[in-house]
Amino acid sequence: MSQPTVPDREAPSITCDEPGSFPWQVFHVRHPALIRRLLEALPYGQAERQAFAALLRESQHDQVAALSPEAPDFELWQVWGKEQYGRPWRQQGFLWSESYFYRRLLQAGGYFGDGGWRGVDLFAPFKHAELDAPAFTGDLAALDRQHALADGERERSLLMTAVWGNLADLGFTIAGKETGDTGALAADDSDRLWKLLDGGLVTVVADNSGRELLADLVLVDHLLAAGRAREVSLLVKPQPYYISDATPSDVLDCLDRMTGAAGAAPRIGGRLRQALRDDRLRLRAHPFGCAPLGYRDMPGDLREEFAASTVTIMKGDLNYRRLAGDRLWPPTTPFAEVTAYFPGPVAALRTVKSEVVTGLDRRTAAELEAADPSWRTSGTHAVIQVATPRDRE
Ligand SMILES: O=P(O)(O)OC[C@H]1O[C@](O)(CO)[C@@H](O)[C@@H]1O
Repeated sequence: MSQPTVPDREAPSITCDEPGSFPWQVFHVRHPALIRRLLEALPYGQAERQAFAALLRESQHDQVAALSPEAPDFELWQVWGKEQYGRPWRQQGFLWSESYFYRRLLQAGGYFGDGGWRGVDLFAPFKHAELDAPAFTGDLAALDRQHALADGERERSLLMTAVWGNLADLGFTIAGKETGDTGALAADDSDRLWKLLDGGLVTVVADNSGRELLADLVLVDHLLAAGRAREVSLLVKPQPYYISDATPSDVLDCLDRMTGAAGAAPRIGGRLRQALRDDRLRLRAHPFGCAPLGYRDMPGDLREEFAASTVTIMKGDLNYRRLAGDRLWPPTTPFAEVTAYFPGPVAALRTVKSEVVTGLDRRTAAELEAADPSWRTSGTHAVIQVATPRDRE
C-alpha cells in the first residue's frame, strides 16, 4: 500500500479573522443571538448573565483565557488548548475556537459549578420544544408511510431522511435559516454505502438531537432489523455541545417520544430499546466527541473502534469538518485523500452548512460555485460520501 498523502498541509486553515466571513459571523451574529435566546429560555441570575456577557466580549475581542485548574476537564484542555491560550480568539482555527466557545458557554451557565445550575443542559428548552413541535409529530407520522414503501425505496428514503435531518440543527435555525425543504445532493455514494452495510459492526457518530436523531435511530433500527448490521455503536456527546448535539439523555427522550406515539414509531422505539438491552445497540459518549480537534488526532481507543467497524457513519456538518480537516479545500480534492488517515471505511452524511467541501466532481463544483457562492453555508445541498482503505491503495 502506498503512503497516504497528507493534503491538509496545503489548504489554508479556516479562522474567524476576516470581518464579514462566515466564521466571523458565527461569533458576531450567531453567538449573541444564541445567548439572547438562552436568557429568554432560562431564568439565569446575575452571575451567569455577567459570565455570558464576558464570554461574548472575550471571544469577539480578546485573548483566549485558559480554564481554571478546578475545572473537571482542566487537564484535557491543557493539552487541547496549549497552543491557543493567551492568543487572540480570532486567530485560532474556527473548529478550535467554536468548540472552546461551547465549552466555556457551559461554564458560564454554571454547568460545572456547585450551584443550582450544575449539570443543567442549557439547550434543553430548545430540545424539548423541538420534540413537542408539529414538525416532529409529522416526522413520527411519516414513519408509517415510510414503512409501507417497497424495500429499495424504503432504504433510499431512510438514508435521505437521515441526510436531510441534519438541517434540523438549532444552530442553523437560530441563524434564521429554513429547515423545511430538502435540496440536492452534490455527491452521492449511497450505492457504495449500502454495499458496505453487509451485517458487521456499524458505528454511527450522531449529530443533533430531535428530528435528526429520530431519523438516525430509525435508520439504525433498519440496519439491525434487516441484518445490514450485526451490532451498532451509537456515539453521542458526553455533554451539551453546539446547541442541539445529542447526549445520552436526548437519545432516551427521543425513544420515549417514539414509544408514546401511534403507528410504526412505538414498534421501532420498542425494538431499539430491546437492542440496547441485548447490547446489539451500544450507546457511547466519548470525551473526544467534544474535542476541538479533527479525527486525525483521535485517541487510540476510538481509532480501534473505527478500525473494527465495517463502516463508520459520520453525521452532520461538524463531523465532516473534523473528518476532512477544517480547511478551505479545493472542492475537487478527493474525499478519500483527506480521510486517508481514517482506520476503516467511513461515510459522511451531511448537509453542507460550512465552507469545508471535498470530493465533488469538477463539473458539479464549477456549477455550484458559479450559481451561488454562498451555497456552502445555505444548507441547500447535501453529500453522501464514502471512502475505504482500498481507495487509498
Ligand atoms: O449540527 P451540524 O450539522 O454539525 O452543524 C453545525 C454547524 O453549525 C455551525 O456551528 C455554524 O454554522 C458550523 O460551524 C457547524 O459546522
